[in-house]
Amino acid sequence: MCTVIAVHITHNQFHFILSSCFFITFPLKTYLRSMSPAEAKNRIETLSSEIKQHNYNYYVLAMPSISDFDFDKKLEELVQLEKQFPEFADPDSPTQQVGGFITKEFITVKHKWPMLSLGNTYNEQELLDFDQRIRKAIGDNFEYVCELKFDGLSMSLTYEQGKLVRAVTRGDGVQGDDVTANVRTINTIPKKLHQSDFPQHFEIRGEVFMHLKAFERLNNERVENGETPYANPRNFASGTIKMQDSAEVAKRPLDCFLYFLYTDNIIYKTHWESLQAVKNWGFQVNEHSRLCHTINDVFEFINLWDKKRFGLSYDIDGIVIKVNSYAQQQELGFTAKSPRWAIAYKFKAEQAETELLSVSYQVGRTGAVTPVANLKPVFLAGTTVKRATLHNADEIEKRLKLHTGDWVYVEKGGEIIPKITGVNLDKRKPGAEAIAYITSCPACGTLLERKEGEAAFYCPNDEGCPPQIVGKMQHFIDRKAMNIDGLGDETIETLYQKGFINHISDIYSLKDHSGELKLMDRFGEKSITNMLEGIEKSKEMPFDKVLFGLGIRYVGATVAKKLAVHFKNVDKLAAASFDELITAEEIGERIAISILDYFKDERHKEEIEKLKAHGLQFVTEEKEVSLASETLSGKTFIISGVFAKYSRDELTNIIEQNGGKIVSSISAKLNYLVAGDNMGPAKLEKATKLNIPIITDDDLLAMIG
Ligand SMILES: NC(=O)c1ccc[n+]([C@@H]2O[C@H](COP(=O)([O-])OP(=O)(O)OC[C@H]3O[C@@H](n4cnc5c(N)ncnc54)[C@H](O)[C@@H]3O)[C@@H](O)[C@H]2O)c1
Ligand SMILES: [Zn+2]
Repeated sequence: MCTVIAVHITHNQFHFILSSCFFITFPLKTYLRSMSPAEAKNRIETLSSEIKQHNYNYYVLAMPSISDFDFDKKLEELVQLEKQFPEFADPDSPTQQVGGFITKEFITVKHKWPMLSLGNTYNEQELLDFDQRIRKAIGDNFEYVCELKFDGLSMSLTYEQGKLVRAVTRGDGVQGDDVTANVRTINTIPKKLHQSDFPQHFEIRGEVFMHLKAFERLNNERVENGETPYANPRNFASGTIKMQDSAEVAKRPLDCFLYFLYTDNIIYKTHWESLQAVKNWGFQVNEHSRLCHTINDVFEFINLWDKKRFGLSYDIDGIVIKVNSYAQQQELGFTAKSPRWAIAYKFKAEQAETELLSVSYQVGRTGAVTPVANLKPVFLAGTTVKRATLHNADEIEKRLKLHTGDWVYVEKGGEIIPKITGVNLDKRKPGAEAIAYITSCPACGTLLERKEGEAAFYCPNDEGCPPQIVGKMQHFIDRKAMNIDGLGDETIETLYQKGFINHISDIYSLKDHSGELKLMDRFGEKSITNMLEGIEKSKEMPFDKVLFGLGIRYVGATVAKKLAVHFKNVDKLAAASFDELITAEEIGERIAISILDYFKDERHKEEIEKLKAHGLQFVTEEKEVSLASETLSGKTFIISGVFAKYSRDELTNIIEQNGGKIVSSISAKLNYLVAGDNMGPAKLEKATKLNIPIITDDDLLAMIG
């Protein structure tokens, strides 16, 4: 279990550390013994203020500057020091309080039962010590429940007469933020319970989180729209829950597993029993929890999930071990900060150490320039890693302070592309130079610009910079924009290289070159015909799709739709003042400025005139309900879960555009349940019982052809 595996690859002498449980307990104790009281007092003060700052970075800014492991090491050091020198322990110490905060933006609600943290450990010995402490207190006759430790944010839900009345964050443990409106958008949290054996008043607590696939899709959209991406799904989920606009929250699929039941009178004897009960009431309880009879069973569970966790559709950061019996829980009690009857065994993020070979830069369609670290290949969490994201200039110059030839630590978080968490300064080469972010575009040489308040640098040469030109055309033909059949990203790239297309409007002149196109390698006559047909057909796409396809910064698919409805045609939109723009629904200052900038550019206006001449739609059709087909006419659908390729809004659109109808609850009359990852168990059970066909998003697309 607690092994540190160093693998030596002889030809290049990498070594890297695989997996968990390497802690500092013993060296820490020796170090503490040798400390004078004055030194201890000093150290306690320094640690307390550092930890408070890290708590703020983590809980309020959602931007931690050190790893959880390093944070926990500091906290553990403080715990030990306060034990050894109780005369210096402050009642305000971060060891005595839950680390979170409440905010001013939401109504503050006091918790009926405090929302505590969990003691944690990264090693086997400390878990054995925990087991011994329990045995000493309550004897040998007890069980543990082992659960996955979901990496999200905890939430307390209050139900009265079976209705969800309040959802509150953990906050500082005593009081939290009332985020009910936002939590109501989470599909797997029941708003109303259907069965009758639940108490009239109860609280249920669990973890709100985001699935990895949804995280990647939404984060990619953020990058495309020029927004700062979130570092991991946990930050994305906690940033989302704290938003003021519930309509925006609804667009970001969150999910929730429940794991604690609180009632005024004890109705079940054990935690395990209550988990089974709340499942029947309609709550989503994680299927992987296990009842364990011995600490060895617990270790077996930990070992299993240390490996299997990479196959889950969401992040976990450890295993939570809870004493099962409520009576025994009561006997064991609490510390100021956490229950004595539970502990979290945390997995150390898999980390590897390798050499930085170079930093390269990618230019996206909006001109945003993203740096990427090229690494000496190293094996990490099942794959060979060669590259890591660096996000932006601040990451290179301020946070990591990267130098040429540095040895860096790489970690895999929620993203497929790993990130660099730190630099091994012991290995920095003498004379190594600090790496400076480039000042001009790697593709076209134009001087880069950074807008105030933004992290990314941009290449402003949008009409002359090859990756931007290609990226814009690829965006235009994308499924979510003009959805041009027979034309893909690679073809765009080739046609650009061969000089056929430079602007979106050139795509519509390709038909004049069909003879030349047919002579090109790789293009058969059939594929050229298909492509040209696809291009012609796209002229029927509605105005909002065209507008989205133009690729105006911050004008995503939803914003384009709102603009199309509000302004009705492109001329009105182009002539709109700042004040007129911000009166449109969901259009804020940032979007308004971006639209004004776009239409200020004469080249953009010329391009729009050319597209108009080709016959594209620049006016919103009054008859909003023109259907793409009648294929689904008379059929009813429910969409549930998380999908890799589409948001639920997009699937709703597809169904409605083809004559289908979305209904709100499952009944015997329902025709189809479109299910993604992690749909609510209650829905699944009901649909199965009623024999309702459960289909995937691909099945749905196949139905409409
Ligand atoms: N890197 C930093 O700067 C920094 C700063 C502050 C905190 N942190 C990290 O956050 C941790 C402290 O956060 P915390 O107080 O939320 O503790 P925690 O995350 O270690 O454990 C408690 C939390 O686990 C969650 N949880 C997930 N699955 C659960 C389950 N099945 N049963 C019960 N609870 C479950 C709950 O939200 C609960 O509040 C630290 O251990 C540290 O790793 C890091
Ligand atoms: Zn450029």
